[in-house]
Amino acid sequence: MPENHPRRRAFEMQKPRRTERAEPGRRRTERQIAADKRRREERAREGVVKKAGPKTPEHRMAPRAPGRVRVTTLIVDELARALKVILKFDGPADVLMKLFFKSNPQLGMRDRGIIAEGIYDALRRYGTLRAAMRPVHPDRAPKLAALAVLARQHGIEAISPAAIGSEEGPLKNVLAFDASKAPAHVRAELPQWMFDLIEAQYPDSQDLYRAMTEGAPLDLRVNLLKATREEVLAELEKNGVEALPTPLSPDGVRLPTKPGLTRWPIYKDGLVDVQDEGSQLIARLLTPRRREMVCDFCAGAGGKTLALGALMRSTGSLYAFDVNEKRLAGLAPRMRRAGLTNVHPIAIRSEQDQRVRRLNGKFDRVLVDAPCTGTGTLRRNPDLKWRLSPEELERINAIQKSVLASAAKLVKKGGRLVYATCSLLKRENQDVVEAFLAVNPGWRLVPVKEVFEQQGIHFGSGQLERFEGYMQLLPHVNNTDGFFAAVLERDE
Ligand SMILES: C[S@@+](CC[C@H](N)C(=O)[O-])C[C@H]1O[C@@H](n2cnc3c(N)ncnc32)[C@H](O)[C@@H]1O
Repeated sequence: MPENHPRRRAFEMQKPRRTERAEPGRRRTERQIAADKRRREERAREGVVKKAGPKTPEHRMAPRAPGRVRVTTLIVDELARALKVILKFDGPADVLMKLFFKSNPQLGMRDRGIIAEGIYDALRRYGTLRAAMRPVHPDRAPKLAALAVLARQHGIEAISPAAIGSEEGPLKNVLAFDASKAPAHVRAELPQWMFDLIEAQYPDSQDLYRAMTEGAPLDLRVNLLKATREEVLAELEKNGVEALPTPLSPDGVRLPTKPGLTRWPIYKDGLVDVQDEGSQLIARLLTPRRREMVCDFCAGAGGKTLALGALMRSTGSLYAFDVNEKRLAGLAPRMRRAGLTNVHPIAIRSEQDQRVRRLNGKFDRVLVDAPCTGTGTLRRNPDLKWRLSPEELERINAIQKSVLASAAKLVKKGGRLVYATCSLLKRENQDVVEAFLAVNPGWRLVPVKEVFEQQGIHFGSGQLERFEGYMQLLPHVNNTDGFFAAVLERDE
């Protein structure tokens, strides 16, 4: 993002002027001084006794026991400041959150955790939040929204009365909102158009909506070039981190809490990478073998490339294409960390690029992890649902069809292609594959169940059968993101 990009300035513009020199070489802002003063006053008023905080990283972001959270004026004010920018939905929330916390170095770990959870909750349940908030002056709306979110999460009694101040009446009105009388798409916390598409597809939609408003676990993939799953589980246990093997992926580990993993040796030394179990299963569906020619057509920063490379035991050739040069640049350091030497990242101009066409008919396996709406990842990226539109779906859909057509030409006779998305929508999934098969009679659909069972991966009864040869993972069924995949084989 360029230095003068409006998003970069989103929080800086609201930064107060520097005034006083607190100690040599370290200036403090008016905001910091005021925040410290407020904190001291609140602590005194609320009788908070300063205790040593939890030391281990896994405890820092661990869910707090109900009734133990104290929501201070600082938390309310800072959450309001963040929501004022993020709820405009003119940029990805994760980027804006990063900028917000960067602009706020004085915030402690505990306050950051509460504010981050508040932002996620506001985004996940923005439908009912907006419906519950009566028209209010725009200057007051962010604070009222922040109070409502924090009260929904922790209870109104957890909030310092000083922080509520004159908003007590409006806050009680918001909390009294009866969501059961709201329209169905509001109750589902989705925009109407997306609700209509999902509703038409999933008979168990109510469970799906509920799961999409909850948090996601942290999944790791063990890099089999460097460690076994048992070794990683033992190392986590030794450090007091709760972890379990993922139910389906043979290389996965699931952590119910979110430790500061990137500082740990097992991460730094490339023994594990962060990857949803669903992504791990997509790499498994391609079943790349040693010494094969494999292509990851939409590699991005290489999450699935690394999984494929490890399955190939770093042999053969693994081409990683992407049109986004910057994203692809993230792959090189990850490859080094993972100890992979068989990956060739290539930035392409489009799916029609000359460098792609020169390789037609050369690959044993091709993965198309297509650009998509990301509707399967709403637990992690809840802002997406409010930022997407039917027009954007149309645009992405055209790219998906064109990328699949080009990528398929790379596959040699007898070779395989996996088309995957992290979308819940049939339009981006089954419809794209069926349109492809209709005009490419030399290709056939290989049932995913067959491919998984050959690798000893067994889904629960009916979980795959209901999608008739395809894979559609669902958060409420598999506790993964909502991934789709189809395995296609070229017969002639
Ligand atoms: C779902 S993301 C890929 C994520 C990645 N495979 C991973 O596991 O982290 C889709 C990627 O497709 C890329 N993309 C978009 N249009 C493309 C095209 N025409 N050809 C190749 N890649 C494209 C995007 O830049 C994006 O990185």
